Amino acid sequence: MKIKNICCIGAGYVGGPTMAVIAQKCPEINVTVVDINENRIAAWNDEDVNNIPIYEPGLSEIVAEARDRNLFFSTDVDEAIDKADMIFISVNTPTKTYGIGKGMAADLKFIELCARQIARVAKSDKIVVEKSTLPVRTAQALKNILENTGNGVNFQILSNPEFLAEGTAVDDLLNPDRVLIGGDIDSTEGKEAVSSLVEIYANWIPKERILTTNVWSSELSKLTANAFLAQRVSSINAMSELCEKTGADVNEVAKAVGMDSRIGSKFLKSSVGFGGSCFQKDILNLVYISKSLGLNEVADYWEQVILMNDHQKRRFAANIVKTLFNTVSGKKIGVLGWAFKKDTNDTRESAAIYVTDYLLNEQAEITVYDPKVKAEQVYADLDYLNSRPEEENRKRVKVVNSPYEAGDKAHAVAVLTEWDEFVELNWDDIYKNMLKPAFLFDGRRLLDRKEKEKIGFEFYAIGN
Ligand SMILES: NC(=O)C1=CN([C@@H]2O[C@H](COP(=O)(O)OP(=O)(O)OC[C@H]3O[C@@H](n4cnc5c(N)ncnc54)[C@H](O)[C@@H]3O)[C@@H](O)[C@H]2O)C=CC1
Ligand SMILES: O=C(O)[C@H]1O[C@H](OP(=O)(O)OP(=O)(O)OC[C@H]2O[C@@H](n3ccc(=O)[nH]c3=O)[C@H](O)[C@@H]2O)[C@H](O)[C@@H](O)[C@@H]1O
Repeated sequence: MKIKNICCIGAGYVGGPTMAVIAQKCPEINVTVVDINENRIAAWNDEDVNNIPIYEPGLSEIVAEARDRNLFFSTDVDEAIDKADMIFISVNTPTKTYGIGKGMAADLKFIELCARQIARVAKSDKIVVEKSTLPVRTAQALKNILENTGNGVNFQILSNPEFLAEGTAVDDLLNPDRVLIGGDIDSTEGKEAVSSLVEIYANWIPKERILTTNVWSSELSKLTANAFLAQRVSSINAMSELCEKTGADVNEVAKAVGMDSRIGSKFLKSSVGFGGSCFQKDILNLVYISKSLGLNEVADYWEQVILMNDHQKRRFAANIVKTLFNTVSGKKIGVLGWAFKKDTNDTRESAAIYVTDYLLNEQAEITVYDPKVKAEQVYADLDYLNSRPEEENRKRVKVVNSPYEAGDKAHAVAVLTEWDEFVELNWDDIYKNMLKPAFLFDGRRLLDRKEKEKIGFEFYAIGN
């Protein structure tokens, strides 16, 4: 079946960029991205394409090309569902904050609402594609909801997890290592549905990189990929602590280990801890699923990846306190970087939030600079932790527009996101305006130790 109209429910970090690229590469398909968040849709439709709600290198150019040609953003979810032959579900699947599975399981209420809405609105056959990251066997639940509507509509359910990373979303979408499509490959209808999605991607991706599997393998592969990636970061971070105690340098160790082609060099960069909306949530979900199936050893194995990450954030913050003569009370500390990695304005689960919270508990005064994150976001992230009254966060955390202001009269500066511009700063000037001794903590292995020590900094870097 040739797809003419696509609807994507959820105009977030995945729905927006993914659909923009499909629209760009398939001008004959109409793509409508819908969301219940009116502000988000208004921003996607903003006349000035630089104001779209998600910052990703190269994205605004693609949106500018396709928007209002065959790419549309709307809040009219029913209409878009009704028109579509294929519906992507790309809504958020956060960790549950209540009830059974609280703090572990994925909250599937948004997914279920989408399924019920599709069931209610659909008058013609549809292919429903799981784009969100979901627990293995979610497709079964979707099928039950969709097939019990009794209005004679046929649904095929596919799993097509997304592997893009933020900051490189456009590149990842244009040139993915693989695209994964899971479907009911034992039935003719299932095979047809799979091949109609394969044909869309084949417009720009070589067919040998489009992998088809059964639905359960596809769902589980997504959780597995994130667990493996996060595990590599926790593994190298565990070694970073050992390096600090023994005179080894974690960068040298990572290079030596990564040159073994069986291990590979990517994703071995030690840091203040991984953040982002997915690693923690997806591993917790994996732990929950394993426990639910009675697989306690499997659950414990993966949980350790999270425990190590929590430890890394905490020990970085604790080291600041210890180094500043065991107290940061009333001391100004400049935080450079709030996003969970460079080239994104996303701050979800960013290590900076937790390090700052720790330092605030030690009564520090914090000044934050991030080139892409707005002040309201910084406060919202801290308020969300509920560690202190909201007014206190506003009183003790200042968000500034320049890295130099963050360092001005500070006792210490901590680099928490690896923004390129931090390498190029005039560190002599920052040093001059700081209190002495001037402490510099590099949570990203971004800065050159020798250079900084020559300027006069007391320098601390993860794993060195
Ligand atoms: N952020 C990332 O880099 C990646 C995320 N994922 C997965 O993709 C999914 C979406 O993630 P993000 O795009 O980051 O989330 P997001 O929170 O940025 O976007 C989700 C959007 O869905 C909307 N929404 C929720 N319920 C709705 C409903 N019933 N009707 C219409 N709109 C609704 C929300 O308003 C929100 O704008 C998650 O399952 C995530 O695990 C997968 C790969 C990468
Ligand atoms: O499911 C998802 O949401 C996505 O999660 C990650 O993408 P993302 O979180 O956007 O960014 P990553 O580049 O993976 O970085 C995650 C965190 O790990 C940290 N990291 C990464 C790599 C590394 O070597 N060291 C390290 O500390 C980053 O700084 C960041 O805080 C995966 O890389 C994507 O494949 C996946 O689609």
